[in-house]
Amino acid sequence: MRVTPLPGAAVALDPDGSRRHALLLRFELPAQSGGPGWAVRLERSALEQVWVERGDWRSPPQGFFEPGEDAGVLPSSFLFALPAHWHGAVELELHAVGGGRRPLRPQVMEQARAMELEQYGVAASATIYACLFTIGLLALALYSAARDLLFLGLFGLTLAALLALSAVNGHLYQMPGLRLFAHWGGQGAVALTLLLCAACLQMLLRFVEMRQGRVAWKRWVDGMSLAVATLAGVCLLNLPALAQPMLKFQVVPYALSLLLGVAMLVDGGRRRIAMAWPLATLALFTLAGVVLGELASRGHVVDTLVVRYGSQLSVALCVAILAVGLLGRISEYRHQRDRELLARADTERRMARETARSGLATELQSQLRSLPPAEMQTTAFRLLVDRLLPLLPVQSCVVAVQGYHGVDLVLAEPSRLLLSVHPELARRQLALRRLAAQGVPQQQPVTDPAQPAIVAMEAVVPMQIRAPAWGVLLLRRAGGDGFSTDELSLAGEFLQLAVQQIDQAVAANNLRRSAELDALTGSLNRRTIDQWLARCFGEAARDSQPVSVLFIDLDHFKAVNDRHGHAGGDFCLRHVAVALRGALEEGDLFGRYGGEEFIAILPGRNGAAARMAAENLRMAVENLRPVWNGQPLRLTVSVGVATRLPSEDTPEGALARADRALYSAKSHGRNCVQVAPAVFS
Ligand SMILES: Nc1nc2c(ncn2[C@@H]2O[C@H](COP(=O)(O)OP(=O)(O)OP(=O)(O)O)[C@@H](O)[C@H]2O)c(=O)[nH]1
Repeated sequence: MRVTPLPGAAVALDPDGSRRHALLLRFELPAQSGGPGWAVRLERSALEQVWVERGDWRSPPQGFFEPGEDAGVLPSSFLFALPAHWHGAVELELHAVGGGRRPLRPQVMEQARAMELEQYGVAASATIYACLFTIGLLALALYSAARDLLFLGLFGLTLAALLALSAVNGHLYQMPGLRLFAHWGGQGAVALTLLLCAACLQMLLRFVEMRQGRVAWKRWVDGMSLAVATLAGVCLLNLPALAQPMLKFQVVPYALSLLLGVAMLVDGGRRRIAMAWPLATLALFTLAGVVLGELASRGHVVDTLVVRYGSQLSVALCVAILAVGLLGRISEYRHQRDRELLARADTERRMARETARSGLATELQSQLRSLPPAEMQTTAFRLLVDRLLPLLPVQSCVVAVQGYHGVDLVLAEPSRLLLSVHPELARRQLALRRLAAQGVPQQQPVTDPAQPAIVAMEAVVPMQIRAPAWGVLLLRRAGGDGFSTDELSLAGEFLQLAVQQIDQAVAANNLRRSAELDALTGSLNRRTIDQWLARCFGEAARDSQPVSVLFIDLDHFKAVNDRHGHAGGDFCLRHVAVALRGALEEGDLFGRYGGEEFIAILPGRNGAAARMAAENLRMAVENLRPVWNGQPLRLTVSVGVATRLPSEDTPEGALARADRALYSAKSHGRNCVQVAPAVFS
């Protein structure tokens, strides 16, 4: 059957929307009624009201901005079902109020076909809206997860796209709450579309800026966005005088925005921004849709349904691809976060390392200072192991040192390994010595003859000490992974610190000792003896204990000097000092008081015991037969003894009495002992 729209049926309506139009439609229905139902279909455009009538019969009116309840969900056309009994030639008046850009192209078709077309429209609209809605939700979720304003921008873009497209399709006014947009009529839809253009431009700008910082297009894009947004604001003023030019020229800002967007994306694509090329292609499709829509409005025959939904679909796809492109941000965030986490872990590791290092340095300084040299190394290396192992987890750790400041030492952690370590070290001594001499940390696999695989990795960290002394730190870790360079340098650093502190402590100890000792005889010097005297007398007074002082003076020493020279005299002084020190008991103190005079302090011994000790000293010298220049020498000493009185807590009195006792011994013929009475008369 042929349906012929009569000439004049395609009419462009006045865009100001104030005029009412009446058109006469003539068409031929089948001669017999009772067949399929027929309907007049009119593509949905911004008409205030439209209806058809014939004689007494009049269809319910429909409107773009106030869709009636029978308009259905997401309608794509104005549909007027014709009465079933109509047949043959029909003349029908089409009445329309309001404006629109496109000419009206009423069609008469079977109701089933009209419904089919309607369903296509519903499906297309629903797909586009669902796509945008999903992307909007995704953008919100991404924003709440990443707190990146770009995702909030994407949400704003999807919202703008939803509003603009649903306004253009006339679905916006079906929704409660959004009906107020009807107040702006056709200009409202134009304003929303312009805002969508501005949002798109800004979003695309952020998208291409993502990798390359500020782009050359920024000034243009910002200018265009501002102009388009201003135009949208003007539309919202709803000035009747602007309605016609707005509707007529709206294509210009759309096309310019799209062209700018395409240019920006082509530039982005050349700079290898992901998704820029697909986006540019889709933007071109949308541009083509705008151009075809414009052609349709100028009366050219175009499949408006395909153009409308095609361009809307490409807008939705643009937003979707933009979202995919922006998802790249998430991986960038992850990388950035990973980098930050790594940097933080590195800083924390460095801080822990620095704290342990300075803790070790402080502990070494404070502990080694007060230790005798023999204990210094054990303490220092024990501290080193205690501080190092929390930072450097290992299966076992051994410190082996030979000849370092005259000390041989082996330390093991866990200490139960010590027994097995000793024979192993003896077996590997040569190899370890060679590794230590190379001065660089090395690691080597440890194998077990019973197993084919590597049992552990052993790091050998040498000590920087002077040959022939040598020392190594042996670290063993289960498995074949071994130690990182960082770990080896940490171990080397700690080891170096311990060695440095031991060297310093030993040097300080030597210095201290040399300040305390007499250079010629190696006995305590006068200054040190004075300090010990004060301390011993103070302690003895506090504990009510006896303490005796012995002055020992070489007899006729001037004659020795005269006969054998000063060097011979010094030789004798050294030998006498050794003999006297050897004749004293442990706990006694011995020093050179000056010239050829020595002193002994005997804590805990009173007059009788002190006399006996003095006799021992005298005999020790008497029995001494030093040989100088081939001549055996005979030396004797006189000794004066004095014991602390119960009332005394300082040594002055006892020293004076001992001195007088010595004088007495000299005057009694020398080579004898004199004990001071409590009070000399
Ligand atoms: N070689 C040497 N002689 C010293 C040293 N200090 C002191 N003398 C000497 O010791 C001698 C002490 O002589 P005197 O005080 O007269 O006493 P003496 O000859 O030992 O006689 P008596 O003490 O009365 O038995 C002096 O000749 C000093 O030069 C020293 O460090 N080395």
